[in-house]
Order: sequence, then structure tokens, then C-alpha cells
Amino acid sequence: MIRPLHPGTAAIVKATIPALEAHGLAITKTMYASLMQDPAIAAMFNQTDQANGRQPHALAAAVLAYARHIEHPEKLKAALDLIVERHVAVMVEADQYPVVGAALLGAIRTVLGDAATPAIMEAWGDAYRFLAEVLITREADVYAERAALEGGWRDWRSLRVEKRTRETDSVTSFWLVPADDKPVLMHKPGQFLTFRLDRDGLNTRRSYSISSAPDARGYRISVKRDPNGQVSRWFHDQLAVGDIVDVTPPAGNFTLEGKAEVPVLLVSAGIGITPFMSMLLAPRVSGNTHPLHLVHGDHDLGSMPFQSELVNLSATTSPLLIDLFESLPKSAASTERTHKGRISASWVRSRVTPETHVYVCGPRSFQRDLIHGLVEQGVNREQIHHEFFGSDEEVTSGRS
Ligand SMILES: NC(=O)C1=CN([C@@H]2O[C@H](COP(=O)(O)OP(=O)(O)OC[C@H]3O[C@@H](n4cnc5c(N)ncnc54)[C@H](OP(=O)(O)O)[C@@H]3O)[C@@H](O)[C@H]2O)C=CC1
Repeated sequence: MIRPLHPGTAAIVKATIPALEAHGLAITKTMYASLMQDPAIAAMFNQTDQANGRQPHALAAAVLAYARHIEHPEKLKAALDLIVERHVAVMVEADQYPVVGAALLGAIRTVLGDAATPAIMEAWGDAYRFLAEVLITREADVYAERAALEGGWRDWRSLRVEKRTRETDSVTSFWLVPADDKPVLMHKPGQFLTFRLDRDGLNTRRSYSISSAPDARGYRISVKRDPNGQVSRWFHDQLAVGDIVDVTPPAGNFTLEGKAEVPVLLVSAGIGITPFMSMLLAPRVSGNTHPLHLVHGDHDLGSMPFQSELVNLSATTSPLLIDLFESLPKSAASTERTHKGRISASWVRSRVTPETHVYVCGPRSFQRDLIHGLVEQGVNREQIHHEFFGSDEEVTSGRS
């Protein structure tokens, strides 16, 4: 049950807004430094986003927004929806909230010093308790809903690597089937799986978009090898056919659902094509009728995965258009639908009608440039959907 805020909490929390504006980042950095001492908690966070400061920035902004809108929680709905989505993706549990709360309050006390009076500490304790109860309740509902669906599950489920497929020199697909041979939850195209990786020196959770059509037999994910990436190298070098991995049920809201018949423009760069492969393959299964247009950019045709699948799709799926861009072409030859250079916002803009929904996935700078360019050129922000693992604040805010 969610207990309301104590009378007086909101006024005191609002009075701390100037202190949060001045010291919010110091507070969240101190908080994360303390949390990361616990390996089980550290595993929940993307360590790259910790190291480059994105996560502390994002949390400082969230804490400030909470203080500003504490009397009008409806204004926080979109932010809370995103937090719930992120939390269920990495399987945050109710018993982790007190640990995080203690770290946040400890950091407020450390950074504000004597200014953190007992009344302020009590008010922030109450504000955190209230927010935690809201999130725990909503997350419990999502966990229960997913477990109740056909093929769904509540905790981690063991999947077996049935097959590995080499897509390009740097991309390999992994076909995963349930170790218990029972059906799995059919994903919505665009969703991802999160893996619990706690072996071979790894202690992390990592999400990968599902690149196959919805199928109760299992899932395909496709991983690009990053020479500096510990996890992608582990998938490529260690994960063999027959091995078992633990995953969450499919999660994420980067889906086409609810917008049938609406023209859809899928714009990807690099391995960002993976969720779109699932969307493109799905019509065969679900009778999806969106007019689809894929615009994909990569270094050259040789580094583009799934080309034979795309050729098959364009021959068998109607209506489907595919435009490919090569930023570092190896040959001067081009066709009506293969282009030289990077995908530009103005090229995409000229294909967007007032009805089109644009889905964007790829490197962070690509998403940021494209989304800003489209909005600058008059595309309604509501028509644009994007997906990025990790904190995506700067994709939408313009911070680089
Ligand atoms: N569901 C999700 O959230 C997923 C997210 N991803 C993310 O997608 C990213 C893909 O990275 P990767 O495959 O290594 O990409 P690459 O670095 O290989 O780049 C792929 C292509 O994107 C082009 N590009 C890069 N920046 C821009 C830009 N600002 N504007 C236009 N074109 C640009 C590159 O051009 P050039 O050669 O000129 O640099 C290249 O042609 C990863 O960071 C991954 O995390 C991937 C899969 C799923």
C-alpha cells in the first residue's frame, strides 16, 4: 500500500530546490560512489554511464524534477514510466530500494553538511519512501503481468544457445531457446532481453534488442563485437552452442503497437538495425499492415548485417522500401536505393509526411543529430521514437 507524504514534507523538500540546483550533481556522484561498493548493486548499472558521468547527471536532474513537482506528481508521469521500464529491464527488486535510499540520504548529509538539518533529512526520507512505494507497486504489477502471460516468467529464465550465425566480420547472431523446452513469451518487435552475466570475471546486466520475428520457440539477438567492450567480446569469444544464459522476459516500449496502418520510417545506423529486423520480420507472423520504409546506414555494404534477409523481405513483403547508405564506400557503384555518405536529417525529412512515425536506433550521436535535425525541420516530436541503451538524456536534450 502506498502511504501518502507526511504533511509538511512537500514544503520542506521544495525549500531545498536551491541547494539541489547548486549541489545536486555532487550529491548523486557521492551516492553512486557509495552504492558501487556493493557488487550486486553495481551490476545493475551501466559502468560506462557511471564513468562518463551520464548516470549521476540524469539522476541529479530527476531528483530536482521530483522536488519541483512533488505537489503535482502527474507532471512526473512520463519520467516515472521510463524509470519503471528501466528498472524492470534489469530486474530491480523491492529490497534494493532501502539500500539506495540510505545511500541518497547519506550523500545529502555528506554534501550539504550542517545545512542538512534534521527536518530536511526527515522530509527527504519521507519523500524517498513515498517515491519508492510508488515504484515498487508499479514494478510489482509489471512483473506479475509478464509472468501471467502465455510463456511468461517472473525471475530469470535459463535459455540455451541453439545456434550461432556469423552475419558479418563483426556481428554474430545467437539463437536462444528455453532450457526447459517450454514455450517462451512472444516478444513485441522492438523489445529487448536483459542478460545476467556473472561469470568469467563479468558482473553485469546487459540488454540486447531481439532481432527475430515473434516466436514462442525462442529469440535471436545479434551482437556487434566492440574491440574495447568486455561484454560483446565475451559473447563472441566465450558463448558457445549448448551454453546457458539467464535472461529477463522481453521488455521495452520501442514498438509499433497501436499504430496500425500508419506509415513507418525505420532509420538505423550500424548495429542499431537489430530491433528493426524484428519489426520487418514480424508482418509475416502477425499480418502487420504498416507501410514500411527502412533507411539504414553503415560504413559499407560489407559491414551491413542481414543483407540476404533484407533481399528476401523486399521480395516478399509489400509495401516495403529499403534505402541503404554507405559512409565509407568501397566501390563507386550505386543504385537508385544505395547511396553514398551518411544519412542526413534533410534526406529523411523529405520522406516524412504528417502521418509518418519515425523510429530511430543507432549510435548516440546519430540519434541526437537526426532527432534534432528532424525537429528543427518541422517534424513533430510526437512522431519520433528512439531507443538507446544506457541513459539517453543527451539524445533528447542535445548535450554531447
Ligand atoms: N535497442 C538499442 O538501444 C540498440 C542500440 N544500439 C546502439 O547502436 C550503436 C551502433 O553502433 P555501431 O554499429 O558501432 O555504429 P558505427 O560506429 O559502426 O556507425 C554506423 C554508421 O553510423 C554512421 N554515423 C555515426 N554517427 C552518425 C551521425 N551523427 N550521423 C549520421 N551517421 C552517423 C557511421 O558513419 P561514419 O562512418 O561516417 O562514422 C556509420 O555509417 C551502439 O552504440 C549501440 O549501443 C544497437 C542496437 C540496439
